[in-house]
Amino acid sequence: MTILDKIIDKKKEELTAYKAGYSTDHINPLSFNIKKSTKMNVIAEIKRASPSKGIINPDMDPVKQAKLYEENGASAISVLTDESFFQGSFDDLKAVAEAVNIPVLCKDFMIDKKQIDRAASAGASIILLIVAALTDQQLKELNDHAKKLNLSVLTEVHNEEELKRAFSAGAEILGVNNRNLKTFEVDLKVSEELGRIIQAKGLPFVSESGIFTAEDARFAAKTGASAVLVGESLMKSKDIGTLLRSLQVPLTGDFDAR
Ligand SMILES: O=P(O)(O)OC[C@@H](O)[C@@H](O)c1c[nH]c2ccccc12
Repeated sequence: MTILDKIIDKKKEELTAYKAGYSTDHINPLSFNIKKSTKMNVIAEIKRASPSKGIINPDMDPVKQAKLYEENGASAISVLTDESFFQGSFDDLKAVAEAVNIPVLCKDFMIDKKQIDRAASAGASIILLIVAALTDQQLKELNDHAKKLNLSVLTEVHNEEELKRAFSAGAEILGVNNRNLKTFEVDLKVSEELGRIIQAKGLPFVSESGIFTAEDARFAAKTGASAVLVGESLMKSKDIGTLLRSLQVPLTGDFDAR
């Protein structure tokens, strides 16, 4: 059993405790646009712990961290909401979404529409759908549901087969996870390989995981990524502002095609 299987099993269990509906009547998501930019968009993540790295930064204050991210040019903020494996929460998401004026991504393992409603009602503008964790039917259903709520969807893939499934489900913004969620191995070349195929379709993508330095961001820029999703290095940094600004490297090329 892989860690991803374990996380999904736990999600199923947690879902049985979800109450009736989360109200999505008055949600008004901020628009998430990584298309037109001359510099690398950084989606800065709030993550206390992870199965691959263990404890990363248990004492951080999510609101303080989020404001620092916003002040230093983050394009969006990703908040881990999974409790069992990442020590996150929907309270974190809500507090962050109330404190900043940039889009917030609910980073969780979505397998049911109810989770998307909960993310929306907590103030998320973007949700993540992990292709490796979903059937084709789930992927399509959850994608359509998020669109109905005006949420942006970041569709995460790690290999070519998953990418094809993402295209079939109507994905518009791809996230290429450089980390294999089954083995935890990280390799930025995954973005290079899949980036080629995604760009040929004229779609934008986010290079996710394993970005620590400006040099890594420049590598991501070369692969065609218009954004990087950065967690650990920002969570552990002693000078978050300087690191975050240094990751916003110039993007060259045909921006409209991204
Ligand atoms: O901490 P890193 O290596 O900078 O990675 C951030 C982000 O990509 C990672 O947290 C992530 C990407 N996809 C996920 C899916 C679930 C949980 C976490 C993730």
